[in-house]
Amino acid sequence: MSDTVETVARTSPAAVIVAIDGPSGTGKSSTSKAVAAALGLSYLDTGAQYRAITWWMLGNGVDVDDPAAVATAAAKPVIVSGTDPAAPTITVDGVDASGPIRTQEVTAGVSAVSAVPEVRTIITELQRSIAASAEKGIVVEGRDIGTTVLPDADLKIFLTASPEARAARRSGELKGVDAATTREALIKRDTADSNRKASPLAKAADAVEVDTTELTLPQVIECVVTLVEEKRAAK
Ligand SMILES: Nc1ncnc2c1ncn2[C@@H]1O[C@H](COP(=O)(O)OP(=O)(O)OP(=O)(O)O)[C@@H](O)[C@H]1O
Ligand SMILES: Nc1ccn([C@@H]2O[C@H](COP(=O)(O)O)[C@@H](O)[C@H]2O)c(=O)n1
Repeated sequence: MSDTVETVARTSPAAVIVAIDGPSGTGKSSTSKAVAAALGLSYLDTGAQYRAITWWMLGNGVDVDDPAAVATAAAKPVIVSGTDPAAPTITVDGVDASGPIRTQEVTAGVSAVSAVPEVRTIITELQRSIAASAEKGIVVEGRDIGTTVLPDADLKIFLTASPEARAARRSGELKGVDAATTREALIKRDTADSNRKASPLAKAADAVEVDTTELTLPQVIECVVTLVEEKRAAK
């Protein structure tokens, strides 16, 4: 029996598992949190976990561009994710990392760290155990949730949006950074995430693709809530 089959078998039969993947800035976090809150589900931000391990590497003198050094250190930090969609948390060795993991330094280093197979093995196992313990079900967002982490998820969504729309959204958050610079940084990270060998950013064959370019956030949330409710009704 595979890890994934065991994971699903341990989850209550009524629990619904939702995988939301897509490139940077497509609205995965905003949508996943709101959908989980609306439906009483847990929420897991897997990007925050890769950011957390990257933050630990940077703070502990590990060269994030040296895959062998990253692999050797990968099991050292203890990462804990809180899954309440109203107040998601992330700690590293018991320290709140929610602020530091959003710095430009971490954003610039995270694709290199997340490409290391030893890192992915540890984080994937953590993600599966969190999903298995979510009694009512969970919305898990990332890059490889539908393809690798939870291939038996009840519903898989792949969010997309044009690079221009994504850059405009991110520039609204990053005061003082122009849209062109933001667009280039997004494309660079997506290219690295899509082209790595280990579990790249990809749409699962059975995922529903939602192009959010022309949709407001409430419209995307409504669309995904409807899809989850349909799956729940059919369970
Ligand atoms: N449909 C939308 N219309 C307008 N703004 C949106 C939409 N969806 C998300 N946003 C905004 O875009 C920004 C990025 O959204 P969010 O963080 O949810 O994306 P993400 O896919 O999780 O990004 P990343 O992978 O980089 O973490 C946020 O400021 C969010 O409020
Ligand atoms: N399932 C995942 C999720 C994320 N990553 C890597 O983490 C980076 C940060 O993700 P954000 O969602 O916080 O922007 C992302 O660029 C990937 O390198 C991943 O590999 N797999």
